[in-house]
Amino acid sequence: MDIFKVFTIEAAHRLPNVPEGHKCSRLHGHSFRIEIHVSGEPGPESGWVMDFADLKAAFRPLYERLDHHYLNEIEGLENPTSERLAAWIWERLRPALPALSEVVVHETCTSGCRYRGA
Ligand SMILES: Nc1nc2c(c(=O)[nH]1)N=C([C@H](O)[C@H](O)COP(=O)(O)OP(=O)(O)OP(=O)(O)O)CN2
Ligand SMILES: [Zn+2]
Repeated sequence: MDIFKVFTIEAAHRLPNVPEGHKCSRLHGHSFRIEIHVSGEPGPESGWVMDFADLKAAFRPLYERLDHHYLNEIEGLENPTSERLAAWIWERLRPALPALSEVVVHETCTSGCRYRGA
């Protein structure tokens, strides 16, 4: 079974490696919608895979590093595409959350990245 929690991160970025004149080379911001998914079987007594509150607590340190920040200034996010952000979150969250199964980054309402690890 797969459970998930959704977080919204307000952040600015620009893409430094796009061709000259590309709109995303300019500084702009998004309300990034981040889904953190965890897989497992519900416990026979608890009835849940894990407490959503524990999932929220595990993501909290990364949320604090990302929310209301300029992503390009964060180590490892110098080129903060949706793809890089999803992998960045995965690599840092997996040690604290071994059952992590998927990170989804919605950059806009219509664009994003789904990452299930390398
Ligand atoms: N593969 C990727 N392509 C693009 C990324 C990315 O992270 N990965 N990022 C951008 C920009 O940051 C941009 O903010 C989002 O692009 P886009 O979906 O084109 O934004 P729009 O809101 O203008 O999209 P429309 O649905 O066409 O209005 C660009 N590409
Ligand atoms: Zn953007």
